Amino acid sequence: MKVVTGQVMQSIDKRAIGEFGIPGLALMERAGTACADAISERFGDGVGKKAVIVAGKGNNGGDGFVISRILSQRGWEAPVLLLASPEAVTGDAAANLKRLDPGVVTTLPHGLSGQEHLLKSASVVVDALLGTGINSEVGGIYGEAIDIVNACGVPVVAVDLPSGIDAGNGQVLGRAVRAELTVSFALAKLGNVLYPGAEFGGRLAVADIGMPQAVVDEAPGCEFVDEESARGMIRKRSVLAHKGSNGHCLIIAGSAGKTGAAAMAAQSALRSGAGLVSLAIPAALNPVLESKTTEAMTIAVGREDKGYFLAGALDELLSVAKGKDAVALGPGLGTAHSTVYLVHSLLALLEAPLVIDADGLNAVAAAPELLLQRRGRVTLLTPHPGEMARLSGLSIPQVEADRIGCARDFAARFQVYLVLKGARSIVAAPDGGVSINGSGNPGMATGGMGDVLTGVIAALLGQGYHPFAAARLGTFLHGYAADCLVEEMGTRGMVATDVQEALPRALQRLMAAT
Ligand SMILES: NC(=O)C1=CN([C@@H]2O[C@H](COP(=O)(O)OP(=O)(O)OC[C@H]3O[C@@H](n4cnc5c(N)ncnc54)[C@H](O)[C@@H]3O)[C@@H](O)[C@H]2O)[C@H](O)CC1
Ligand SMILES: [K+]
Repeated sequence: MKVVTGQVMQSIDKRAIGEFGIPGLALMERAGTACADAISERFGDGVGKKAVIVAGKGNNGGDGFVISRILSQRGWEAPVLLLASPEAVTGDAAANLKRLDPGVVTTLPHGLSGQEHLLKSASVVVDALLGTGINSEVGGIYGEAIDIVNACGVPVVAVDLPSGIDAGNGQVLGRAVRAELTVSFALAKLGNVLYPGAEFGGRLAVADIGMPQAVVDEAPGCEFVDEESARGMIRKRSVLAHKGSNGHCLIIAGSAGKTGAAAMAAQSALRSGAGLVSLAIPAALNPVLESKTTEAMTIAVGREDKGYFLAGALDELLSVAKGKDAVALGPGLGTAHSTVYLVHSLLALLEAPLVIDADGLNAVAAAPELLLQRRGRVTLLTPHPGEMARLSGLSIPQVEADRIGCARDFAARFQVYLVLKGARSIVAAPDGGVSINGSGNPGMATGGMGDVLTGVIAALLGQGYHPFAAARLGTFLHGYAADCLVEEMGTRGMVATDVQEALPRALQRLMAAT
């Protein structure tokens, strides 16, 4: 599913009207009709049904007037509370206001206060205050109206976006309406899918309002990876597949106290379809990992008296990396100086597609310019916001305030693929392509989940997936496996090995879903 900013949506609107001659009124009619249909479907039609429409002076309010007219035709009582004087309403919205029976509209230029009883008596409140035209923090009578709507205790359906959400980034501009359902038009906006906006909006429906396909296709936007798009990325396996054709991954991981990270990355690669997995670990940890893993082959590297990798392990690691289809570097490596030095050397010399995570990223953060030495070879980083902050020199709040921009800039500057983890992980490609991941849940906020993701992505790279597909499908599958688990165990107490073991079933379910 494609997702755009509010500004891009407004330029789509302009092109549809200006170049394709579609009247704005027709678009507004379809938008309002789509909302009315969604309301009818959710709440049913008929006598005794009441929708209170809280409308602003812009076109979002205009959609609200259409909703009132259509629901009235279906037997609803559909009063409009207009938070502006009628003279302030212009254009298509004014034309639709005129089509309403004057008795339906209450003009409230001084605010919604005093209307609480009417809201409480409704089956549904329709939020048509602000949409993509929001341009500042919400205060004054609109702010007060949002508080009153949120306090009324009645289900809310938001028109296009919950009022108060920035269409471009999902941030709350002061305060925002909490809706059960949002009906967005033509394309979803970033504010509909990025948190916190996605949570404020509830369930999302995107209505076709007849925008010309060419205009929609040509508009710049991001991809939102949902079940359908993830399924489209899965490649068929040949019936002739054998372990050699499904990719041999090398995982370079582990230090004393962090053997679990190494084991999970290796096992998750196997659970994601890798043909073979070799796990290179500091020699002292070999007995532990020999018993922790079964299918993965451990390679004890370096001296047996150290529980971490030394810089001197370089040649041995390069020799085991020869011929591997993908390498993962980082889970549980630790931050010893000698290990950091080793990571820096490996960056320049490893040939295979390389996934870097965790302590591997912390080592890269000390000298990110070394990434440029990988010239032309595939590099894929999977930072969480803290690691992204260290890599980019920004603070965590700066990263969180512009997750897309941050991921996109770093990927382009250092010519890497990058997964910025968190609720709605962002996947960025070196050519500027950006995807937003649609799977995952708060149960994943626990140690080791990143090690699992590293294994999944390494396995997909090893199977020959394009790096952008490996990052997008791997991130989706990881979150999707956790989503499948939520149904049986909830979000508290789910651990990384649960997700690791759920991967094959999740892939199976994804392929079967229609
Ligand atoms: N995208 C489509 O295909 C269609 C969208 N439609 C609807 O139109 C709105 C966008 O309408 P627009 O008039 O541009 O903006 P808004 O209605 O969101 O509001 C703008 C209005 O509000 C003022 N304003 C902005 N910020 C604030 C604030 N913080 N506090 C108070 N007032 C504010 C601003 O000055 C404007 O006057 C889109 O979301 C859809 O719902 C069409 O129906 C056609 C199809
Ligand atoms: K709205």
